[in-house]
Amino acid sequence: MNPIADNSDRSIDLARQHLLRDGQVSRQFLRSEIAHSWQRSVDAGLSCASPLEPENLSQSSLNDLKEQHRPLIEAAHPEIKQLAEYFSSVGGLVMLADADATILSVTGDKRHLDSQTRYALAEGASWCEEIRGTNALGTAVIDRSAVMINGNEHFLDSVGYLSCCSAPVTNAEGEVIGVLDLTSLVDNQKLPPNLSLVRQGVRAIENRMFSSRFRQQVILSVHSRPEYLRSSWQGMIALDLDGIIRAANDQLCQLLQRNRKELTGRSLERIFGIRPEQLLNDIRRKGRGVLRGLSGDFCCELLHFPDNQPLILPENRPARETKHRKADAGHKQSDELHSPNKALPELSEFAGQEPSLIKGVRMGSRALAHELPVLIQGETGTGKEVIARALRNDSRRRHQPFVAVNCAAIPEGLIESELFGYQEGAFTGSRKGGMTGRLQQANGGTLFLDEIGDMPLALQARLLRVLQERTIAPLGAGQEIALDIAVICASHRDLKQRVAEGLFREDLYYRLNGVCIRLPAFRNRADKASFIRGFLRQLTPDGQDISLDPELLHQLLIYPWPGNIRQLETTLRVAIAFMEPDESTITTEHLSDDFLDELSSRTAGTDKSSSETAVVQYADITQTTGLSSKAAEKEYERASRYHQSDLKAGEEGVIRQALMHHEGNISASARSLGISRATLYRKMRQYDLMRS
Ligand SMILES: Nc1ncnc2c1ncn2[C@@H]1O[C@H](COP(=O)(O)OP(=O)(O)OP(=O)(O)O)[C@@H](O)[C@H]1O
Repeated sequence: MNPIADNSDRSIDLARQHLLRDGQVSRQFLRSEIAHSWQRSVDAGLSCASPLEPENLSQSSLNDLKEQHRPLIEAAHPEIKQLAEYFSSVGGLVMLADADATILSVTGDKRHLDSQTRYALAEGASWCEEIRGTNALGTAVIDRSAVMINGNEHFLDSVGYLSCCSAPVTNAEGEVIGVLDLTSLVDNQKLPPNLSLVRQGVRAIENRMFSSRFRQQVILSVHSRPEYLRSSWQGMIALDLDGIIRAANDQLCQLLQRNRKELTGRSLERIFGIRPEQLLNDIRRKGRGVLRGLSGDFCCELLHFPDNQPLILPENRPARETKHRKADAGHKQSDELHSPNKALPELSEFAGQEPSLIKGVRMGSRALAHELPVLIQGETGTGKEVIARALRNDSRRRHQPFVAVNCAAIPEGLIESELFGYQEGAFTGSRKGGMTGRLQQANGGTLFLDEIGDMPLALQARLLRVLQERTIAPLGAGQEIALDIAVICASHRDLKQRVAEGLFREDLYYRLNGVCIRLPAFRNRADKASFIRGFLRQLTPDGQDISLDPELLHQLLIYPWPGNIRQLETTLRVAIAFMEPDESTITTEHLSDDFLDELSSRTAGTDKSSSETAVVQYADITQTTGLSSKAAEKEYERASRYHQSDLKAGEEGVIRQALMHHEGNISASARSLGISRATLYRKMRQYDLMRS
């Protein structure tokens, strides 16, 4: 850096004086990126005293712009929320802009700004350099790199009291598609400018966009240092199933010191000298693989495997690979529930042998038949969307559209147009042909509102009106459209609790809650063993008979499954993929190291000679493990003795199963559980099992 251009107020003041006096940008007093930007500002005809003219888009053009940038806004939403949690409490702003530096969202505290700046730092305002001179948003776009513009480094005098950090967001092709910015007052002691925080936020946004764009590819996390794997600094590769590199992120190109063109479209083997099957096998065995690049070795881990695809197979299994590729060829993207080797279960299959589900699906079906709404509550991964689809497939609307909306995934500013839509010409710049809202798309069929508990309060009122009046008026439409839809809602949050906290409208809660189906957590299901068996059958690629090692089954039955069926599915998919062609039994050898660690830590302390009992029907064991009935009986005996900690982990399920096994006989159930009859009664009351 130039010794005089020390970034101090004094050197910048000197540069300003110089500019006013001679009309020249003096490079000796400024950091070089600031000097270049000042020069561009002068070339654009600006002067430091230029006013902060309003340059904001109309509301309608803003809506249109947001619509265009929906993927960026959605990917940035979690980062902005997280940054704003801290920043807004200490007087800062978090902003997202598009690649022209037009602000798409502003979150935070604007009280410390003067009224002009407040207006100029609003959604729809342009901060491109030609209009605003040197500023973080506009300069980051032009320089294609992260910048901090502090105080009077800003070209316009009127914003010299701000301190701003911005970094550009790029897509998988390396094009700038937006900018993330943190802004505060220069003298805000609680919030010193923090470029690395913005850079980190941008990496997280880019990685999220990369992951959601390449759902049909294998995604690997790559870095020369293992501690950076899975962090926002990771390199990412999206790999087609035949080992061709489809995309690479910026960090990967930097790590490998190669440009994107040298990587994309080439085979993994050509670049790194390793076949994808071999790499995945290494990852399975050691948790990580090694990629050998020109500039050294890189470790890598598996981030994502496409749901609907057969996993990359061990080297000597080409036939199966080909077969499944063909089966998948015409498969629709991203519809995880319609995977070729895992059909959507029918209602009875969904309920399995779990009493609460048998009752739940019956009630849900009846509710839909009587045009009543259905509310589904349950932890994440318990199958709320699966049951919603199965209920619809069982209803008279089975041939009509099923439209699913995840209310938590859509940013607040977009959810209204997403749900209600608008007509062409509703506002200047509105999309040609307008936009049909999701409610209207569902007309005649079924609307599934997932994570309804996260819907903003203002929209809850509008939804309530639609459900009461059964009509909808898209923005700009002259007339109302009649709506004939079945409504199914789901949430992992306790909606009653949300009502009590004032976060969910009570009237809407009662309107949606025609019938409430509570999906049990997987650990509490009474039919875990038979469910696992059925699931294995669904997931096995070509009808192969795959069984589970009894010892492993014991552990799976007592493991608490925090991710429920989703986690079980991933676990079994990985295990199946890592079986050799001549193997037919899944053992701990086939599990990922991560899951094995988790399994042993969560099921530690299991003492099979303990008097506490976990009842597992031996019929289930026979079918799940493929053992003869005699051997299965032995296994049943073994499985029937677990430590108290296991009983706690899935106590409700264990008690249910004991009662089912002993056909409701309290004495026999209590004996097998190793507890007194009084304790069993108490626990039955606790888990509301008296009636069933
Ligand atoms: N009964 C079932 N049979 C087969 N697969 C199931 C079943 N229930 C859930 N799954 C699988 O588990 C995964 C999660 O299911 P789903 O998305 O319906 O859960 P969810 O409760 O809606 O989760 P979230 O609250 O996180 O959205 C999916 O891959 C789905 O295929």
